[in-house]
Amino acid sequence: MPDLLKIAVNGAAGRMGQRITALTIADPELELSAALEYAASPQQGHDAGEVCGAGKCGVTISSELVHRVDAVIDFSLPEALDSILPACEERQIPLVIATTGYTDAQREQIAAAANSTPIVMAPSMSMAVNLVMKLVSDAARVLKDNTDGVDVEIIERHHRFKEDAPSGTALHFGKLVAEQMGQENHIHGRSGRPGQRPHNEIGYHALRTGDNVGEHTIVFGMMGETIDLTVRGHTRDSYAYGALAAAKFVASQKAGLYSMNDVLGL
Ligand SMILES: NC(=O)c1ccc[n+]([C@@H]2O[C@H](COP(=O)([O-])OP(=O)(O)OC[C@H]3O[C@@H](n4cnc5c(N)ncnc54)[C@H](O)[C@@H]3O)[C@@H](O)[C@H]2O)c1
Ligand SMILES: O=C(O)C1=N[C@H](C(=O)O)CCC1
Repeated sequence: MPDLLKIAVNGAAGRMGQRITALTIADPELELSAALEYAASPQQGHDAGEVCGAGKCGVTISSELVHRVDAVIDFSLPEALDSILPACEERQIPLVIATTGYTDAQREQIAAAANSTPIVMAPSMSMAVNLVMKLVSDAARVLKDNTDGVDVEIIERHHRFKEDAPSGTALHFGKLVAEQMGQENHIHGRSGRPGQRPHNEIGYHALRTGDNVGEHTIVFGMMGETIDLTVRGHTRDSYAYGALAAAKFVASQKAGLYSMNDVLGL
């Protein structure tokens, strides 16, 4: 009987953290070993299973990663990086970073930490989203020499509670397109009188409505026809299952920075 992988969830009382906690408890290969929240959280000391609706599990929400675990899954907020990253780096604990909205400096901190511990980092843990990322990259490569030019716009829709915009996923879609097509300017919304649209830009548009768990459309607009590639989530579990797969992957890797392409074999 192989040992269960010990998992810590950072942001355990959040929308995603609750799903990760519940699915970790339900996974026969995993053991929930720690459920972490910020020290002043009103959820401190509460049973993590009860918080996520899975029933009492005997793991109470705490603020410090005390015990050795096989992997940490982080769905928190950018301000949590200063606590969780050193905690994993110092003890070489494998880490899955799903949080978005980081600054460039924070992303550099994460890359540096990956020199001493394995980290999977992705703005979306969804298999479908990561597959569409490959399709978008392929489409951009084919279309890059279109004679009349191709106008790429990225539309993302998320729930009203989302604090960052545009989504990390949208930004990554834009990065993939620009790597193939060379756009240098990333324009977030438009207003006033910006004039005719130059080819050398990608536009981003962030809708925040209701309880939408995440939808992205990448528009390739040409003279005479348009390609829309859309991927939409139905529940947060599309991200949660990917995160659990990432934890099982990262627990056995050597130090380095990995993506969901490595986890999913894409
Ligand atoms: N990569 C993906 O697949 C994916 C999918 C969904 C959401 N996300 C990202 O995950 C993050 C969380 O999303 P959410 O909807 O669950 O948000 P949320 O606000 O519901 O949850 C965030 C949780 O982190 C906690 N937190 C804040 N500071 C903390 C700290 N210092 N230490 C520990 N916990 C702390 C909050 O108390 C909260 O419970 C966002 O950045 C979001 O963009 C990523
Ligand atoms: O619910 C969120 O917040 C999500 N955030 C990620 C992003 O910013 O790309 C993934 C989609 C859901």
